[in-house]
Amino acid sequence: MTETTPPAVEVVDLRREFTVGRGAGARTLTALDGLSLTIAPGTVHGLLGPNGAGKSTLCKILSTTLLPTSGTARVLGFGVTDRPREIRRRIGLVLGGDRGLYGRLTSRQNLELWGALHGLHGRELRTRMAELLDRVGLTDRADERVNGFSRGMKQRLHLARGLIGDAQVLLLDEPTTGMDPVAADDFRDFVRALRAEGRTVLITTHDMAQAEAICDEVTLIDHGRVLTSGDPRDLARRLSGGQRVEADAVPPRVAAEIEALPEVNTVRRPRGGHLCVDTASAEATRLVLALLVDAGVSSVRTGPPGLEELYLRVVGGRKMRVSA
Ligand SMILES: Nc1ncnc2c1ncn2[C@@H]1O[C@H](COP(=O)(O)OP(=O)(O)OP(=O)(O)O)[C@@H](O)[C@H]1O
Repeated sequence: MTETTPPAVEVVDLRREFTVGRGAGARTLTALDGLSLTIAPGTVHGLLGPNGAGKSTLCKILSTTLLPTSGTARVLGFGVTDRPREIRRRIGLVLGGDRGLYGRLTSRQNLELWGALHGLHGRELRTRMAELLDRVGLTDRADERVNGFSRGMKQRLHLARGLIGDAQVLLLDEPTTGMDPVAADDFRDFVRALRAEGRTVLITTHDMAQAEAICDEVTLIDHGRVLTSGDPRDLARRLSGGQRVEADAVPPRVAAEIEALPEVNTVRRPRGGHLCVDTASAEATRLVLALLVDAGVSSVRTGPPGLEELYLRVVGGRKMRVSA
């Protein structure tokens, strides 16, 4: 980043309050409580946190659809309150679920509409749409109504929509909701390609494995405040007392015994006899290794713990989804 290049996103002491209830029962709910965050251009940044942490509220403020109560938020150097038009022209917003698509229109018509809003028309718009439909694998379904699409297909269309204006900054709010594992894998490649093109991506997700795979940096938030921020692998190494243990050809009985050990928090058995566990302490790692060695398992690797382990340690026992 040169001195003249502003951060892609710069948030300082951001607060957002909502008034809930009416009359005498009204109370103030603080969704963002003095949050600060800087995202360098051309990076993929993961925003992680439990339900109600404030992730969507931040995305809404950055996309200029919601005003902050106080504090500053800038996107590519433009303030959300004083230069919203400049921001809208340069960002793409991708929401999870059904929000923001017109079900009675086809994929092509939805993109046409959004393209027109970004000032695209004629051949330029047609070329851009064809490129994007191909990129998200919807060329064959381009003339079908979106109402009949599966959730994963709608998500792909959302991604195309977010990119129609050639956005420099993409705000992806739970973009893989409803995607099958293959589509989620494609999505990772998609995000990496966006970064290779020099775009900045802010992604909110509950999927720790995905965040670990694609993010250059992650920020964990809760109650509208930053808990910790940094490279996902470094953070996990720094903040967890445990390790990741991976092994092949583990008999199911041994895997079950490991799963039942104390301080073994996340266990994944993705295929065959492959096992991947994150421990919370050196003692737990020792017990896992002892069980594997006793069972004659010879292919064992240890490394820094994963993001799931870090998340559990920092956010605590609050509910989250952990992907398989
Ligand atoms: N329009 C609103 N009116 C009242 N309260 C709101 C509004 N929008 C958000 N909130 C509250 O602000 C807090 C943060 O919500 P937000 O949607 O930003 O969380 P989140 O981290 O995106 O959660 P999730 O993971 O469930 O999507 C919650 O307590 C929520 O109830």
